[in-house]
Amino acid sequence: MTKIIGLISGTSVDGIDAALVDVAGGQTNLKVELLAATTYPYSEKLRSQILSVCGGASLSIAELAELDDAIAQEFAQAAFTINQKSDQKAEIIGSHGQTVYHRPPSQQLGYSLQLGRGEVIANITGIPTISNFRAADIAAGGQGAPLVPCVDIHLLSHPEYNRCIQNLGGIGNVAYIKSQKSPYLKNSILGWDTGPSNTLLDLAVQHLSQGRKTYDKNGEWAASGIPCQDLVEKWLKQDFFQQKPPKSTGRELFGKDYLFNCLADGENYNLSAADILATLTELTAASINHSYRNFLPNLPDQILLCGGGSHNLYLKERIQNLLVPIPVITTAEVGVDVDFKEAIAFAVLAYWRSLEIPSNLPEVTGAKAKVMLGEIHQPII
Ligand SMILES: Nc1ncnc2c1ncn2[C@@H]1O[C@H](COP(=O)(O)OP(=O)(O)OP(=O)(O)O)[C@@H](O)[C@H]1O
Ligand SMILES: CC(=O)N[C@H]1[C@@H]2OC[C@@H](O2)[C@@H](O)[C@@H]1O[C@H](C)C(=O)O
Repeated sequence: MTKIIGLISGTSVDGIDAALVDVAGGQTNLKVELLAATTYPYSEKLRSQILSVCGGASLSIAELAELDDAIAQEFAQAAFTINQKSDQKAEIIGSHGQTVYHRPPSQQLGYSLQLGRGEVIANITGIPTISNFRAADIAAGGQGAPLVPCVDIHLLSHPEYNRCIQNLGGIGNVAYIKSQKSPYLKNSILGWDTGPSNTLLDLAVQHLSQGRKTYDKNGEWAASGIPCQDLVEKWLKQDFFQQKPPKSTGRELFGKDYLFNCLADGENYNLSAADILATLTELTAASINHSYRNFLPNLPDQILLCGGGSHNLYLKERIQNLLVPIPVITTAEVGVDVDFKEAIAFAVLAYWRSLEIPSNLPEVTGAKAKVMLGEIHQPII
């Protein structure tokens, strides 16, 4: 058993998810036990700095260095605090860091920047830290994302059912996992980013409530509106949704500018605030439905939701409605925490890196080769 801390702050930029896990086995008999998990919210100041950088604000190199240090210190504090929850000290930290920029590959290689240097986390905590997980896949020509499907296959494959694991984070992504009974075929696992999930909803709620609300709790506001199907159809024609996998995206595409275009479209249809939220929620559900129907070899037998959006009951209902009769449940219902699956995954990725096991999935990211993910930083004792 190796005790590992997994850390990530995702595209919602709501705070650092930390998971303390025991990991054992190799790639065939992986065992993961969650010992403790907590979210450490960012201070309002740091969060708004990160969001403005994600939104394209310019920074001097000196300001970038300060932001990187501030994020690394928060990550180290999160690791230090969760480490207190166990008698034995964690042996490794796997830290995703905070994505502030993601450019998928096109004619050139991709580029993805996660702040929160692993070197700093290692030195503050005294624990070897593995970070910068996306760089090697990108250098091999891959998207560098999503990376979690390679862990999903170990945590969530089923003896009989083909499953889709649908993350509803700031951005949505899917992992399609064939049942354990299927022979090892090329299409055993697929995965890609499906589009926006909570980024647009959160931005819209903040805008429409004039800053009084940060998100639509349980989707109640959206549920009181009526989705405008004409707009959903129009938006789905956009390149990202039509593009075949491998594909990845981020706040660079589905951020404030995108939202303001949606709001302008909504005005042309005289949509109320509730109707706009219902329409944006429908875009998330419809983009998932469109992705499954167009890019999967077959529809799955089960859909398992995870990420913060899995708490949004209206979104869940809309996904179910579009994909009926496939049962839509959550990963929690099969024993994997919806809010900490990504943090758990970065602990597992760090474990594999420590064993020098390549862990990217070229069939998901489009990389030319299997590569080891992450850079190891030893603390100076
Ligand atoms: N009860 C709830 N009702 C509706 N939405 C919720 C609820 N709880 C959380 N959320 C949504 O989930 C978001 C956070 O999701 P999550 O933590 O999965 O994002 P993330 O990890 O930052 O994203 P990503 O997977 O893209 O990196 C919140 O910003 C909010 O929009
Ligand atoms: C560049 C980046 O941080 N991408 C995130 C983001 O959030 C969800 C989706 O877009 C996914 O591709 C990825 O995160 C998860 C952890 C992944 O790599 O699987």
